[in-house]
Amino acid sequence: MAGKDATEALPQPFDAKQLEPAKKRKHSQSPVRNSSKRRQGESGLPSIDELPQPFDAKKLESAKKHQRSRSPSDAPRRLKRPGRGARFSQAESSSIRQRHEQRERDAADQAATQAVLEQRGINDVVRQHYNAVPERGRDWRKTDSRIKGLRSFNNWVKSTLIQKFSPDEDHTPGAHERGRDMAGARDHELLVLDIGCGKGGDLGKWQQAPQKVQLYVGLDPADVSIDQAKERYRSMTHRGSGGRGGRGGGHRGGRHQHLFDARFFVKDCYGESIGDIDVVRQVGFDPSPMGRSGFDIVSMMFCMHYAFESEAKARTMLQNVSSSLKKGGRFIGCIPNSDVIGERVIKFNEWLAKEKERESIEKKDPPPPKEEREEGEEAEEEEGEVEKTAEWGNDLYRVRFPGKTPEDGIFRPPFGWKYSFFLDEAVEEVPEYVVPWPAFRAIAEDYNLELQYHQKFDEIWEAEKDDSVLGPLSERMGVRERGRGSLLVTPEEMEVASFYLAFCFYKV
Ligand SMILES: C[S@@+](CC[C@H](N)C(=O)[O-])C[C@H]1O[C@@H](n2cnc3c(N)ncnc32)[C@H](O)[C@@H]1O
Repeated sequence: MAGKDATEALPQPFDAKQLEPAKKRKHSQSPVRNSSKRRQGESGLPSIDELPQPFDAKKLESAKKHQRSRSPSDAPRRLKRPGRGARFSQAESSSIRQRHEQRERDAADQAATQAVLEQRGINDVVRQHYNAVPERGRDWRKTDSRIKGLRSFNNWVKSTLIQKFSPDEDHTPGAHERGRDMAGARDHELLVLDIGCGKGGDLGKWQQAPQKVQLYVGLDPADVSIDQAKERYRSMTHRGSGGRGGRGGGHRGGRHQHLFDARFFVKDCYGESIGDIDVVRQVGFDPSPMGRSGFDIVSMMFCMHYAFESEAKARTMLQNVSSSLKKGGRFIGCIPNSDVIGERVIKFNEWLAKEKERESIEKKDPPPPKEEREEGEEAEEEEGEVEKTAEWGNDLYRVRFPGKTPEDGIFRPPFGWKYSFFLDEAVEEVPEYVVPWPAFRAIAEDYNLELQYHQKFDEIWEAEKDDSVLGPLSERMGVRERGRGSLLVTPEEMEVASFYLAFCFYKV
């Protein structure tokens, strides 16, 4: 059920026929690849039997055998110990046996689950984490959250990306309201693919995009999040306009009353092709650089860093992005800034080198006997025995590397640099991966994605805060007080925000 397209019955269905001209063009250009993967179905995570490579069916089979070997028929033998059975009535014995069997079945189930989880690894850790993050509602996020300033700021940055880069180059502001542009042609409506859409937190932002959205497709491996996204979309359809009532015009292009069609699917977009999702294929999924059909926008907000676990995943992710985009389409997103991480790592390694130097001097010149030492000295010596690794943060966030980090802050090879990231209220110690920016940019070029925009979050604020549209938007979104008042983001929150950068690539 989690992956089932439950929005099918909703109004204004996306009509693939509307894309007919694009599809016709596409026919001459190898429209569908990966047809062998279609078997898996588009509606959700693969079933256990369908799992791809990393899953080891043998391990599950042995777990199942383990379960079978402890079948109910084996259990009674153990209860026939002389003397003991005699103390229980037949009913009691049967109840004990049933409890015993149940415990064994539970243990076997647990073993089987564990075997599957080990095989599926990081995907599941991330998926389970996001599934477990509670949806506390908009009021809580706006008033009670300890990081409400950060939430507002991050949302404003995402809106800024959408406002700046989602419209076509030849889009005429306000054309969607008139239905035609200056030349009298019907205004093109956007097709948006949101990879790692989570709980659908950006649906409202897309509703306020300067150019009208026709279709929004949201993909995420976290089934609970996808259900919540569907629910959020459903509640937008009930509100009618899809806006939040109080949202005034004033964004580039004015206010929309029409709500786009939306589809949601449970999908791992880094481990497998998304070309088996019908609607993705209908819009256009073409790995060739000549592909003219496809989405106008692929958005990946705060989620791409999970793909940098391995080169294979990063390339699958980029292949999915590039194949989904039409020529001239935009790929927008937010990721942790590898420059920030690199600088912190350099500082840490410098500190560590000094510590080691100090320790080696102390070894040559041994410290005074224990009884002559101060309390702190002893504790320091004990701590020194544990291998120290790079770690930093403040009251709200913490980044921790489990192992060695490069002394020069340059992550080579550019994949698999795992760290854990803790953010108050939002993410608890989730494993993430460094996205070394120069490497990412270079690999993106292999997929015909050309860099257009790359800016740190704090710089985005400086550059856009006085913009005639984005400035007032920041006030409505609670980033700053009304009337160009003071910033409502605390310095600690700004430090967390400065961990990120935003980007836009064009498919060429
Ligand atoms: C920090 S959340 C961001 C959610 C949303 N984009 C937003 O900005 O609110 C990261 C999201 O990445 C998703 N994610 C992790 N691995 C993924 C994968 N292999 N494919 C697609 N999405 C993934 C997670 O499930 C999670 O919803």
